This record gives sequence, structure tokens and C-alpha cells, in this order.
Amino acid sequence: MKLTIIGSGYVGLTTGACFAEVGHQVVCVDSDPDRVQSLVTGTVPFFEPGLEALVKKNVAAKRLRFTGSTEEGVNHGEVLFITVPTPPLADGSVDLTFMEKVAREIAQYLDSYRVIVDKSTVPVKTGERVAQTIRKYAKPGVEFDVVSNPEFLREGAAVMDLMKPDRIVIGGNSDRALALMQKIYEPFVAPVLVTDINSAELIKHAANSFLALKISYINALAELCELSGADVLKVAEGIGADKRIGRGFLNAGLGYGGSCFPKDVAAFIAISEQLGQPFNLLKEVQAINNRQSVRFLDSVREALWVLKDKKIAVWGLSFKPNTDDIRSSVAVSLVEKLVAEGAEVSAYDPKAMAKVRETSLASQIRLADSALDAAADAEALIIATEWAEFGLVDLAALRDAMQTPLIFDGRNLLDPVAVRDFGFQYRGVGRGITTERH
Ligand SMILES: NC(=O)c1ccc[n+]([C@@H]2O[C@H](COP(=O)([O-])OP(=O)(O)OC[C@H]3O[C@@H](n4cnc5c(N)ncnc54)[C@H](O)[C@@H]3O)[C@@H](O)[C@H]2O)c1
Ligand SMILES: O=c1ccn([C@@H]2O[C@H](COP(=O)(O)OP(=O)(O)O[C@H]3O[C@H](CO)[C@@H](O)[C@H](O)[C@H]3O)[C@@H](O)[C@H]2O)c(=O)[nH]1
Repeated sequence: MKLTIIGSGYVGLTTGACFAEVGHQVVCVDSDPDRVQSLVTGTVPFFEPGLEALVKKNVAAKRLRFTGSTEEGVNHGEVLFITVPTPPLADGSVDLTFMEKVAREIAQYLDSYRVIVDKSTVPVKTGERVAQTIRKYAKPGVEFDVVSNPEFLREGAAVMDLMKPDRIVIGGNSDRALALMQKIYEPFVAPVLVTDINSAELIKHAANSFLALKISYINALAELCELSGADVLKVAEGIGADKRIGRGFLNAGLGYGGSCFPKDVAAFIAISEQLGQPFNLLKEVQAINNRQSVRFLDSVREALWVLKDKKIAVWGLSFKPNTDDIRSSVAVSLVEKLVAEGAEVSAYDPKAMAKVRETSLASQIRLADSALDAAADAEALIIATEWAEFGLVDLAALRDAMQTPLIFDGRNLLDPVAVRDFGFQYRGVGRGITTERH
């Protein structure tokens, strides 16, 4: 089928490449000329495992191309997927100006029937507003349908998540549109859930908020583990073995970050308030999440007393491993807090250094060439993102490189017993049982 994706970011580009991979003819539109130029020359402007190869393969097979022209995109696709940003406003509610603008742009070029699919994460009832906007600005009589098809991919595993999703959610009320959507997803082996448009929109915020809730639940337990001498990893294993609970998203640490959870939990709270039923449980989810990094910094201060002039190494700057994305990264905000207190920070990330260089933080810290280089002469090491390579580091070399062998493991990456055997003092999150040497 002929498909158009409007917005070629993490979601748009991965969706476009995966649709092309299963045989659809895809045009990806983006309003950023630099991004289009980069994609035309085969360069994906962010790191996502497997994506660049998939893009190149499908461009070469002439199933995927890029343009800056929405008109070209609207003319090409029988179905138009909107994947533009839906960032937060200061009060937590969603800024829908990108959505509204795209709706107007589509309307301007609409000449014959199209399905307009909202894949961006939007508040419930946005589909209705998109339809009203298109109706208002389109030529009289032109036919179209609006469908909601939320995206559940995770960065770092985006291609796999799109090719083999747990489920595909399609919300709409037109048989014609739903039939086209089913046809698009036919090559994907996944259960398809068809709903009304409002339910589909709500599912996305409900899913992300529930995952964030699981993380805050385990982080609240981590605090109790520290106070009681229990080990949160064992507790997570013990409760996660119950199929009704599940082990996923029970990793205690510095809390959730990234471009989705913080904004989507805030959005769901704002949506619930607008609907007249404040979702107070989610406010506690946010509060626990914020407390994690505060508690973590407190433990660093407790060990080093004053942070001013202390040499602190930080491993990991991306918001999670296998991505170079530093949007709302807890690691970055932790570094900012250390810098604000006068610490001398040396940081290293396997993929995010280029993105950090584009920020003002770059001039305030030392950007190291490797994990060991970051740790040179450090009085403490903080693990802020659990990149696999940090778990494979030569512990003897690390101990010898550091001024003081002290590790704060914000993601429970290392084995406390193993690092203690190498002479380190170690502090994880929620690992009360291991705070003493046995
Ligand atoms: N990143 C994720 O992991 C993820 C996963 C699921 C859902 N989402 C949701 O998907 C949406 C997009 O997120 P993202 O991370 O891909 O964003 P992104 O910032 O990576 O990409 C958005 C792209 O849209 C382009 N754009 C903006 N306005 C445009 C317009 N008028 N016409 C054409 N292009 C335009 C931008 O230039 C940018 O390239 C958001 O609603 C987000 O919440 C994101
Ligand atoms: O047990 C866990 C799992 C995750 N995290 C943190 O949670 C954040 C988000 O992680 P993850 O969900 O893996 O990454 P995202 O790419 O942000 O994906 C989430 O957000 C996307 C955007 O909406 C959704 O599509 C995905 O389904 C949803 O998992 C990161 O800071 C992680 O460090 C934890 O602290 N503990």
C-alpha cells in the first residue's frame, strides 16, 4: 500500500522503515530541512540499533523515500500517519500545536479520500479535534476518516518492537478506514485490538502511566529495603515471579526519565483533571520518582560531605542504554546538580557524547574518552545509565585509576560482592542487605 508518515523522528522513521520492510511504498515527510537532507543521504540523525541499515536497505529497494513537502506526502499516501511531537506545557498538559498545524496542512492538500492516523501520543478526544480541524480547512465535500493507532515502541529496541509488537491498537469508527488499517498491519504477526477512537487514545496514556507506576512501586520498596536491610533485587524477583505481577519494569534505580514517561504521566494527570476526576495516584508516582534522585544525591553527599571541588566520575548520560537520546535524562539532570554544587564531573557515555556536546553542559564537565578515562583520579564513581559495557569493565584497572574506590550504582548494574572483593565501597539502590561487608 502507499503510505505517508508525517514527522520523521524516532517513531516516524522507525514506522516508515518497518512499513517499507514489509512491502509498503512509504514516503516520510519532515518539516526540518536538515533532517530530510540527512535522511536523503542515508544518515539517521540519532542512534537506534538496526534502524540505519533498515532505512538504507529500503531506500535502495525504492520502497522508502524522504521529502520536506507535505503536499507530496498527502498526494502519495492512501493512509497518512501523523508522528509529530506532543511536548508538555509548563502545567503538564499537552502542547498540541504540532498536531493542529499538521491537520491544517493535510486539509490544505486533501483532494480525495484519505485515512489520517494519529500515531503521536495525544490526550483522549484529540482525534475528534483533528477531524474537526481537517473538516474546517479542507475543500467542501472531500472525504476522510481519522483513526487512532498509538505507538508502543521503546527506544533502543524500536525496530524489534515495531516488527514484533505485543499488540496493535486501532481506534476508529469507519469500516472503510479500519479495513485499510487491517490491511497495512496484515504482514505483522501480532494481535490487533480494534476499539473506538477515544479508547485507543486513552490506552496509550494508561499503559505508560501503569509502567511508570510499576517503576515507582519498586523504587518505594527500594527505600524500605534500604531501611530494613533487605535486597530489592530479591524482592523484585519474588514478586515478579507471580505472573499477575510480572518481573518487567521492576528495576529500582534513579527513576524513570526520557521523552515519554515524565511527559505522559504529567499529561494523564492533566487529562484526568480536565475530565473532573484527578488521578491522584499518579501524583504519588511522580513524587516517588523525583525522590529517587534526591535520595541518591543525599547518599553521595553523606559519603563525600561537601561536593564542591570533588572529582566525580559519571558513567552514562543517555536516559537509558542503547540510545543516544538525552531528552529528560535522569543522568543528565544528576550531572547538572553535581555541577551546581561545584563538583568536578568527568562523564562518559558510549553513544550520547555527541548529543551532550550540543548542550551547554558540555562546557561545564570533562567529556571523557572512555569509562576508565572518566574514572581517572575520581573520588567517587556514579553509574547513572546501565550500559552493558560498564558491567564488563576491568575492576582492578578501575580501582587503580580512581583516587578513592567508591561506587554509587544508580542502576544496580554491578554485583556488590564482586566489586567489594576488588576493594571498592559500593552503594546500590535498595540493596540494604549488601551495605555491610560480609
Ligand atoms: N520516542 C518514543 O520512544 C515514542 C514512542 C511512542 C510514542 N511516541 C510519541 O510519538 C510522537 C513523536 O515522538 P518522537 O520521539 O518520534 O519525536 P521526534 O521529536 O523524534 O520527531 C518528531 C519529528 O516531527 C517533525 N515535525 C514537526 N512538525 C512537523 C510538521 N508540521 N510536518 C512534518 N514534520 C514535522 C520534527 O521535525 C521531528 O523530526 C510523540 O507524541 C511521542 O510522545 C514516542
Ligand atoms: O524497570 C525499569 C524500567 C525502566 N526504567 C526507566 O524508565 C524509563 C523509560 O524506559 P523505557 O520504557 O524502556 O523507554 P522508552 O523508550 O521511554 O519507552 C516507553 O515510552 C514509550 C513512549 O511512549 C512507549 O512507547 C514504550 O512502550 C515505553 O516503554 C528509563 O529512564 C528507564 O531507565 C526504570 O527505571 N526501571
